[in-house]
Order: sequence, then C-alpha cells, then structure tokens
Amino acid sequence: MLLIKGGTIVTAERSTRSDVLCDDEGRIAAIGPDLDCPTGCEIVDASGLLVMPGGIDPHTHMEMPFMGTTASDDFFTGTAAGLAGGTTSIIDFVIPAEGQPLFEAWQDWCVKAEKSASDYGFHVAVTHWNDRVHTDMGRLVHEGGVNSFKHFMAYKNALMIDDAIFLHSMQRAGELGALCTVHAENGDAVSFLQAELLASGETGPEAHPRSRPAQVEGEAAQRAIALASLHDTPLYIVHVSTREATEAIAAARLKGLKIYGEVLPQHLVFDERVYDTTDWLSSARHVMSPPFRPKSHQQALWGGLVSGQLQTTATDHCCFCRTQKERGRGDFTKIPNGVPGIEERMSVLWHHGVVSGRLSPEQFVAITSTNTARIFNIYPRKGCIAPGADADLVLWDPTATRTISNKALHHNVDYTLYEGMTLTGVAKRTISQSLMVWDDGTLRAERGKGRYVRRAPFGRI
Ligand SMILES: NC(=O)NCCC(=O)O
Ligand SMILES: [Zn+2]
Ligand SMILES: [Zn+2]
Repeated sequence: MLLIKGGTIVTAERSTRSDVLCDDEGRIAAIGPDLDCPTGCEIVDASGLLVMPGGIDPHTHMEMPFMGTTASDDFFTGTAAGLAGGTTSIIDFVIPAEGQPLFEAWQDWCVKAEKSASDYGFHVAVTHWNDRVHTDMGRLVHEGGVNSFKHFMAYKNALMIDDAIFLHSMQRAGELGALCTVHAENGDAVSFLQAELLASGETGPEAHPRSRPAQVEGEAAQRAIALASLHDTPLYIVHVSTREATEAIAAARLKGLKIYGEVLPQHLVFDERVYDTTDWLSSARHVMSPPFRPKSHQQALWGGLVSGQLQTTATDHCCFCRTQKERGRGDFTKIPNGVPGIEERMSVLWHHGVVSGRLSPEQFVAITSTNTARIFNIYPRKGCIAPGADADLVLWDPTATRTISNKALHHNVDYTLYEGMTLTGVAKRTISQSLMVWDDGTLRAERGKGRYVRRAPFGRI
C-alpha cells in the first residue's frame, strides 16, 4: 500500500489538497484530507507536488515494421521511457502485414507487447477490405477488447486505403460501437508531389515538407469528415498539424458531428525551419508525417486545445536511429518517417502550455490523460483520481526545471528533438498499479508488468 500525503490533487475538473491511498491491487482505495496510514503502508511525501492522473499516450508505434525497417523502441524500452516522463498507459497501433487477417495481426501485437512496463491497448489498422476483415473487426471488438480502428489516407502503395474501404470500415465500426481513427493526408497528392520533386533533383529531407503541404492534410481531413458524416460515424483525427484541419474539425463539431482531434507537442513547438539546415542527419531526424509546418499553424493548434475543439495530445512515438534514417540518403521518400517523444511529452506540454499561461493545470490533465480516457472508453478506470480507479499517478513538480539531453532519457534511440531545451515542470515520481516506478531519477520499470487494457465498445457495458 502507498499513502501519498500532502499533495494537491489535480483532475480535469478541479484542484484540491488531499491525500491518496493506493491499495495492493493497483487501485485507488481512498482520497481525503489527512488519511490515516494503515499498518505496513509506505508513505510518500507529496508536499509541494501536484498529484495528477498518469499520462495516457494514445498514439505510439513501438517496434513497428515500417518503410523497410522496424522502429527501435520496443514495448519495454518505450513504455519504460513513458513511465520516466509521467505516462502510465499507451495505445499502440496493430499494423497488419500485407493481406494479413486483422485478428492474426492483433495476436502478433499481443505477443510483442507482453514485455510492456506500463499498461497498454491497441487500435487496429484496417488496410484492406474483404469479408474476413468484416468478421475480424467483430471478433476484435467482442473477443479482443479493441474499440478503435485506424485508417491511413496516406502512404500510397503501403498502408493507404481508398474512400470505399474507409466507408466499409466506418459502417462496420458504427455497427460495432467502435471508433474510427484516421491519418488524414491525401496519399495520391503526396505521391504526385514526391515524384515531381525527385524528378527535379530535390532528393534531400528538406523536400519532405514540400511533398506534404498543408492543403494535403486539409483536403484529407475535410474528406474524412464528409465521409464520416454520411452515417454520422464518430471520427478521431490523429496528429492534426494544420490550421486547415483544425478549422475543418471545429466546423464539423459546430454542426454537431462527433469529430475529435489529436495534437502532437512537437508540432506545437517546432516549425518548418527544422528542415532549413545543411546538416542532412538533423533534417532527416525531423522527417515525420505530417511534417513540421510554417509557424502560423501553431496558433490554430494551441487555440484548438485551449477551446476544446482539439481534445488530446499524443506523441506518435516512432523511433528510428541514425543508421535507419540513412536508408533515405539520396532519396527523401525512403527516410523512415517518425520521431521520438514519449518521455518528453508531459514536460513539453506543461512548459509550453501551462507555464506560458495558455492552459490551466486542469486543462493539462484533460489533454494529457482524461479526455483520452473518455474518448477511448477507459474512463474512469484511467484518467481519473477516484476510489476504484487504477492507481496510475504522476507526482508533478510544477516549478522544477530540467534541460533535456538524450543521454538522460530512457528511450532506445540516439536523439531527442528537444536536446538542450530547458523545461519547467518535471515528473518527480510516477506510480503505476500502486508501485513507485519512477522515483526522482531512479527508474524501476519492470519488463512484463504492464497489462493489456481491454476497451469496451461504446454504448454497451
Ligand atoms: N508519423 C510518422 O511519421 N510515422 C509513424 C506513422 C504515422 O503515424 O503516420
Ligand atoms: Zn500517421
Ligand atoms: Zn502514427
């Protein structure tokens, strides 16, 4: 048992001075001022600290096979890094191999994820359509505890689907009470622009953002929303990076459509100038999709989070080391797309969101944890501080500062986007399943300790 004494509980709704008692089953047993300490219970001094629900990162790609290689963080190293940064759960993506049945792919991912240090769940990607996919979606919802499916409108000749597949999947997800999620970029337009750039001799990573301009995301977001509106299917748009997509989501929500948007911290704090360098590797290390944008887009993303039109933050944590990025030397279209960030997310958002005065601490909790738990139907087990909820907590020092250095991070990749950035707001301690797994610089992540979190379909118990 753990008794967290003297801290300030911050939830998405309010902040209160209160103690928290965590039981031996990994759940919160009681909350209240001056709780008694049961015999044998360990006391954790939280004075001066905020006690918040552990972060939930709903968008990671641990050990994902992608663009001819495999993301370097596996489920253990990636989730351990998350714990060190205050993130206690992830939702990763099952990506079926070409033509692979979805249920079989999910089983493969379940085996890979057994080594997770924190709790985890899966979205399953629909990359093709046939009767088997229809059946497997049902099995995944009813037997697999999956309530969200992923769709890629980008990555032509790889993961991309056409509108007909998307509509079939949306219809089936609607029948099942599952949520559709989408990577909204027009893959045909990207492929066209990539060919044009390569033909004119533009082979370096600085061509990457030019092959995926804002209109490409805006068009896809609008199309995805239009398709979802045909049957009023809820839709969650991942990694929104543009004003165009944000405005499309806000307009749809004003019409009463159930459209949700996710933002990545890296898009909030870095802009297209990251590609403006003669250092090939530095530029390649920023190759992700959607790419970093002109600075003006950041205002819309912050505005979306502040106003609630965009609800969640994630990292899209997808790590590739230098040797992997080198696969694209001479052809930017072959640079594996993806960047790290799971350990840095909470601090980056506190510093640039709360310390800057844009967000309240309660809004911070909403966008790093509670909204995600609600949207993906794991609230109040996750994203909540209440008796019966999982004892997944972060003890947050709101005034401590640290300067990010890759040497001090726990992910399995050779860089961080935030190298040298000094941030205020630090995860001092992380508690997962009632256990102190990150204790002021000491990581006690345990391989295999994480549990698979089954997520019920919507509208059903
Ligand atoms: N984002 C990215 O560049 N890589 C991971 C795959 C995806 O989310 O599109
Ligand atoms: Zn994506
Ligand atoms: Zn992704």
